[in-house]
Amino acid sequence: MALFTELKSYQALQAHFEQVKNVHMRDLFAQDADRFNKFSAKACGIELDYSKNRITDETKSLLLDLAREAKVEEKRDGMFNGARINTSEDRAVLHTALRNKSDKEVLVDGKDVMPEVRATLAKMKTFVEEVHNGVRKGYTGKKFTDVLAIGIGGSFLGPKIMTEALKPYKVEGLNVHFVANVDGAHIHDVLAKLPIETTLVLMSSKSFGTQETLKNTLTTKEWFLNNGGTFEDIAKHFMCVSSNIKAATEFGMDEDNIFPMWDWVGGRYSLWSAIGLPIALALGFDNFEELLNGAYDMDQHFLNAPLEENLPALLGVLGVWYINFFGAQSHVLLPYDHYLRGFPAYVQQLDMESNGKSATPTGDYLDYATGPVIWGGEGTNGQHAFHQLIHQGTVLIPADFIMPLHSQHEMTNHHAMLASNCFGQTQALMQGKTVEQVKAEFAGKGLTDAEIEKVAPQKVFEGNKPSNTILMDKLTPRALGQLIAMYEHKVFVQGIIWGINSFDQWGVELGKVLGNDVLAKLEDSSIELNGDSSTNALIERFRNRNA
Ligand SMILES: O=P(O)(O)OC[C@H]1O[C@H](O)[C@H](O)[C@@H](O)[C@@H]1O
Repeated sequence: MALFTELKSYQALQAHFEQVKNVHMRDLFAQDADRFNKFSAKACGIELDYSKNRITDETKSLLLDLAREAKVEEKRDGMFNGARINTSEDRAVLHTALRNKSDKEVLVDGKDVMPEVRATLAKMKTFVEEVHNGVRKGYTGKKFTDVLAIGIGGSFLGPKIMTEALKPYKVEGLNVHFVANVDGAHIHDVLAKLPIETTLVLMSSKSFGTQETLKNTLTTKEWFLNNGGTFEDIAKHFMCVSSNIKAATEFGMDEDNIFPMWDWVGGRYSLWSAIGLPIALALGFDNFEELLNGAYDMDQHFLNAPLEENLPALLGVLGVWYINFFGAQSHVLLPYDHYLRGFPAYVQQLDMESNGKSATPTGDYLDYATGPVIWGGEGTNGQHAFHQLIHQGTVLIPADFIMPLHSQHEMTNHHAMLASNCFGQTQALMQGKTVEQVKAEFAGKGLTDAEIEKVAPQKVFEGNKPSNTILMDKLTPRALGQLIAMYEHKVFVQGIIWGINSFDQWGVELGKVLGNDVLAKLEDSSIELNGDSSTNALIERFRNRNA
């Protein structure tokens, strides 16, 4: 397989880049009154304005050639149809089957996975309703008031961040709490405020082997047993979601209390599976279904829209343009919506765990950049903090501004103010401020020419900083489903162009293995320290911390 940089379209893009790299977007807008219409697209309920990017018609067409030459469309179809595209783990990648609302079968090794998917959704629905209407009760016969969701990585970020994002849809009377970190401070603080008799514990671990999750669950079990619960009561209070049913039952989980998932669902793509139970418990099953419906809308768009209007494809190739041609190393996500404040952290795992790769599935090392550092934060707060670097720093940081047109609350004028900041920032980043404009501002202020010369460059904004603006009518469960799926598919498009496997995560796995090795040495000082001098010394410090 040809590496990305060996593709014909890559070479054409490189030549084109040399011609357009210094073109200013101010001029592109001035030359073409139709630029917004030309470079915006709408699908499902999402509108993408990508006109504030450093592109011309030719750039767009060459970037889409690149996507076509890399076979994005064929590989997209392969993913949806159950091809084993996660080659290092020999797995299909089928998070899209979890929200498949059609009656089409989805085959893995000739077997349709849809009956199991539907059966699990039905089990989830019954469970959620039974918790909500009090059919399921705690060991003293009281209705559940709290859910403690324990999990980490993909078994935490999606459920937590989406529950937070959809707070206005929360059902009354049930509070969902999340614990991920193995730092005892977190579980300690959360358990301290939970009522034992009415707390349901939901452990989520695809592998059922993640240290943090197992430890937090054991601590919760101890808390339960030490404060009035008995072994017989555990089945009423402890549930889990896992693809490793054997390990879950060995751990003591009642088989009826295990919600299955499958090896063809990656952790960071799993909120659509039973891993999404905390969302369904917090918001009601109908809202969870709406989230799935939204993702299905975007799946259909991704599958059927021509690349020219295909939101994930457009976002994907624009990212490649900045990373591989302009040398951008990060990408900032700026949700102008308080409830979406966690979204950058969600996409951070999705993107960086998927595309942080340095070799192809056929064994070639890459000599080009892959996934960017994803970061960000809630607008407008960032404007008073880190936006400075985006405006005037020397590194290029492409940005996604995300903005619902309607707020969740009717607070006079707040929303117009929020929107004005969002749109105003994209404009400022694009236009910048020229030295002439800065000098004109000094006129009549009594400064000498020498003083002006010295200060002016510090007040100049080069502008020409790219951004996408992603609008939706309102942050409903359906719109959120569309938004998440759009980013999932963007990451997919980029992974295909770079020729990498976006669905394994061996780097993170290494951390898990080394963590367990060091833990054994911390807990047993008779184990010989055979590592490097730094790690040995750190372990010694910990072993002797009471000396
Ligand atoms: O769900 P689990 O098996 O406990 O895994 C939780 C997390 O563990 C790892 O760190 C993986 O890299 C993540 O993708 C995964 O979501």
